[in-house]
This record gives sequence, structure tokens and C-alpha cells, in this order.
Amino acid sequence: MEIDINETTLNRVRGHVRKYAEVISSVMKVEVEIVDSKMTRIAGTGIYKKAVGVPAKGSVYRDVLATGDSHIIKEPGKDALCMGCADKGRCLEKLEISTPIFYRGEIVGVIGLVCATDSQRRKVLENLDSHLKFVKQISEFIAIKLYEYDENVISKERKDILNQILNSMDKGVIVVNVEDKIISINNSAMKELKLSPDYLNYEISLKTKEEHIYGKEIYEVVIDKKEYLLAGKLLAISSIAKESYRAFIFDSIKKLNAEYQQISSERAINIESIIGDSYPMERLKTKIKKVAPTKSTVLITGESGTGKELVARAIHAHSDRRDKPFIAINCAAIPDALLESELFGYVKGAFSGANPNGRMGKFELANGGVIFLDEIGDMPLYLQVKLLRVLQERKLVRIGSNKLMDLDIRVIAATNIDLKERIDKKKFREDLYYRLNVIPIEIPGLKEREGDILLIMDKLIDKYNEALNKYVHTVDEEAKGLLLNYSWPGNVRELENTVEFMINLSDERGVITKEMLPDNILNEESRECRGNLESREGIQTIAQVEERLIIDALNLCGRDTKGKNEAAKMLGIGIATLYRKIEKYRID
Ligand SMILES: Nc1ncnc2c1ncn2[C@@H]1O[C@H](COP(=O)(O)OP(=O)(O)OP(=O)(O)O)[C@@H](O)[C@H]1O
Repeated sequence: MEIDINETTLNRVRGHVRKYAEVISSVMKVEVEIVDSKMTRIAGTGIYKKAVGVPAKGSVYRDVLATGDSHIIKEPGKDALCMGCADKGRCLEKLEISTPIFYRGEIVGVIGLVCATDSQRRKVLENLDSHLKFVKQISEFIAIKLYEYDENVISKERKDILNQILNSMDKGVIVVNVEDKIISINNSAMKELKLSPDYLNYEISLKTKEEHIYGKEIYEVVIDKKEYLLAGKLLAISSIAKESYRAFIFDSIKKLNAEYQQISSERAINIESIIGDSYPMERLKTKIKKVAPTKSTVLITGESGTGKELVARAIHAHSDRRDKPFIAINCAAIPDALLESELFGYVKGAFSGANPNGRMGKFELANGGVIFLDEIGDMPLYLQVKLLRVLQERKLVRIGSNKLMDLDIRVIAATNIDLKERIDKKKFREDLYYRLNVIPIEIPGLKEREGDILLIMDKLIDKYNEALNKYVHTVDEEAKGLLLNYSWPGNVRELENTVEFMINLSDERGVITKEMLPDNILNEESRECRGNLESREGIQTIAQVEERLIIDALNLCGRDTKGKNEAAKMLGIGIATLYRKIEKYRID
């Protein structure tokens, strides 16, 4: 519905005007013509029907439009108003009644009643009062129609404006009526939920999970059997109609889902998640409980897969920052060129190729909570300088900005390489080392706490029995011996992969036997045997064994990215560790 500015006000409701003209004509048994403010006939009955769209000539209508006064011309041709009329002398009308139509204080048209015969004239004059009232009433009805028309235009306009605003929002918006049907859905929501406008009127179920992420409530949303986990606000919208509406406003699902998963896994992790009752592990747990409530920086050291991240999360879970973010970043897994912006963020237009709106860095995301800087030993030197400054000043500046931001953050760093050795090689700053090493936590390798192997294995067997729908209840003595003797270079991560492997191979007897163990464990056994048999000659250094194992895994899985990922999994080490070792041993 668009307004044509050249159109007269009355013409906008011409359909209604024509109906009212017919109504007057049939009730009063007279002919009717209705003209607009430009004297053009909008409606006409009887002989005037053909003249619709044609300008009326009579001077009476012009006078009504000018003065706003009604006129009753009882003797057409003789009335003073007829003097200037072009049709004077040829006029066949017997009686003419002209009534103005007012709308918002303006005269927008005239209703003209014309009697062409004496009998019509007589009947109208007999009931003149009630007829005049009736026409005035119709004139008001027309004004009401004009009002409704304008209100319609205004509300459509408002709706259009609102839709434009909603569709330009990043947030998804879904409006739902009392019957839980979708009555409006914006572009962001359609994009995020992969829905089309056809989903209007579909039923939607919105149930709160009574959990929050960054202050937003998490909802389980179901539309057409599709389930989504969304975080946002559900607002009740009051309306003048009886019906009430609710608007669900939510954020980018992918982003929040990723954050949600991170947070929910963080929530689930606490000191109880650290399995092991060996002496070193008991000491570790006591230390975690002691240091968790402080704000001091922690440096966790330990081989790959010993549970450094697990310990960092447990510290977070037992600190008073447990409801604040825990943000982890692996400094070795992110290319140097990107690491700086990942850590510190950047402002709008900081560099080409960046998000045009700028981006928060991990430090900013972790503000108020904990940042976990994994594999800190791999951080390039120039970033170590920047990190040191952030740690000293507790202030942050995004790349491309000069605005200082206050940081209230606890730093937990971790490394599986010898930082002292890196310092000697001038690859790690000594001052940063001392800044980080306020509370050192060392996690022993799995082999050094053999007592934990069976305990952790038992828990993992339960986990994978459930996940893979199996029922393994025993590991036979021979397999147990091999597992206990194995060197576990990939530590708990490797043990977990091994358990998953064994449970996959298990049969309905539910007993793990030697045949179900992965090759690397069996191979190590045969190498050990060979070593024994051939005495000192057969002994290799750990590094040699490690290099051999990596080459074997790469030969088996391939050297492309997918192959390397598989090889890392098979070896029980992280992908970043694998890359580092490939570089260390110069494996092609
Ligand atoms: N004591 C433990 N009890 C239970 N699970 C453990 C334990 N230690 C490690 N894990 C599990 O082993 C896997 C590897 O642990 P995590 O990622 O914390 O090791 P990491 O030392 O940080 O490894 P990387 O140096 O390769 O990053 C995770 O699935 C973790 O839950």
C-alpha cells in the first residue's frame, strides 16, 4: 500500500465511496454523485455513473468545497449559486442537496444528491431533516474509512521499518504468538537456523535449560522436529489485543554453542576429574586445592598428554573465578602471524583481511576469568615481550588501537618442553619465565606413576563401554602386563586412545586379551625382547624410539594433514606436538 502524492485524499478510499453512493441512492431513491477536492467525480449512480472520473462543472460543489457549508437548492437555476453555473438554463435537476465531507479539519469532497423528478423531490422534502442527517452520517462514515486507511498505511509503514531494523540485526529474532506459532522471523534467525520464510506459522517450542552463558539464558528450541541450543532472551510483548506475544532474541548460535560447549565441559571438570591415587597425584591434588583460590600465575609442566589442561581447568573450577570464562589458547597450534591478533584482538581497520568490525582477543574474552596459555614455550620472542608487558601492567591494547583496557585476569601457562633449555638457546625470555613460574606445578609422566595406569584404565573402560555400547569387564593378565610395561610416551591421552581401540576390538566375552592391543604396544614389547636377547647392542635411546614410532605412524597414516592427524591420535600426542617432533627429528 503506497500513497500516490498526486491522488486526492478521497480517491484513496474510492471503493468505499462508491459503495456509500449506492447506499444513499437506494435508501433515498435519488441520484448521487460524490466529488473530491479537485471536483472530480469519484462515485456516481444512475446517469452519473458514466461520469465517474470526469470533473463536475456545477458552481455549488465549488462553493461547498470553499466554505464547508451544506447547500439545499430547492429550485435549481433560480438559486443565487446557480448564477455562475455553465449549465444554467439547461439544468434538468429538480432538487440538489450538497454535503461536505470533512477529514482531519479539511474539506476533502462533496456528496451531491440530485432529484431528477418531481416525485423524488417531494419525497425528499417531506423527510428533509432525517435525510440530511443520514447524508451527514454517511459523510462521517467516509471520513472514518479515510482514517482507517491512513492508520493502515502508518501501521504498515511501522511494520516495514521494524522489519528493516530486525533484518539488519546480527541477532536472531523470532516472534511467537499465544499458540506458540512463529509470526515473524528475521533474516539472521533464518540464516542461523537454516529456515525459510515458509516457517511462518510453524509451531515452536522454547524451553529454558536454566543455565546461562555470558549472562544469556540457554534455551532448547524445537521447530519442525529440528532441535537447536540457543542463548538469548525471551521477552513478553504486551499488545492492545487480547493476544500476547513473545520475542526470542538470540545470538550467533555457532559462536555461542562453541563457547557453551567449552563452558559446560569446564563446568564438568573439577578435581574429581583427575584420576589417580598415586603419591605424586595425591600431592598434585592437594597443591591444586591450595593454589586455586589465589590469583597467582601458575606454570604447569609435564609431557604431552599428562593432563596439563585438565589441571588448569581444575584450578579454575576451584577458584572464585569458576563462573567466569576459562579461555584456552594453544600457542603452538596457531601460526605466528595470527597468534598476536588471537591473543590481543584488533580494532576496526587494523589491517587488511581482518574482520571489518574488529575482534576481541583471548585476553579480552578471558577478562575476569582465567586464560590458559598452552605450549607457551612455542610463543615467538616478539610476542613474549608483549605478553610480559601485559602480565606486568595488567593492561591490554588491541592491535591498531591506543586505548588501554584494564585486565583482571589469572594466567595459567603450560609447556611440555624444557623452558630452561629454551632460555639457554635464547628462544625464551628469562624475565617472562620468572613472571610465569610463580607457582610451578609439575605433572609426572604416566610411566612414573604406574599405580595410576590401571585405575585410569578402569574409568576409561566404563566410559567407552557406554559410548560404544560394549561390555568389557576384564583385562586378562597377559594384556595387563603388557600395558603396565609399556612406556606410554603419549601419557594419559595415549592410554585413552588405547582403551578406545581395545574396546572397539573386544568381543562378546568382554575380556581384553593381547590380540586386542594396538601394534605400538606389541611392537615395543618385541623390541624390548629383542633388546634383551641381543644385549646392549639392541638398546636405543628414547629419542630414537620416538623418532622410529613417528616415522612408522606417518608411513601408515600418510603425511598429508589428515594422515598427520590420525598419526598423532595413534601416537597419543597432540597434533601440535607431532609437528614439533617432525621438525625436531627433521622427518620429511
Ligand atoms: N589424571 C587424569 N585423569 C583423567 N583423565 C586424564 C588425566 N590426565 C589426562 N587426562 C585426559 O587425557 C587427555 C589429555 O589431557 P590434557 O589435554 O589435559 O593433556 P596436556 O598435558 O594438556 O596435553 P598437551 O601437552 O598435548 O596439550 C584428556 O582427555 C584428559 O582428560
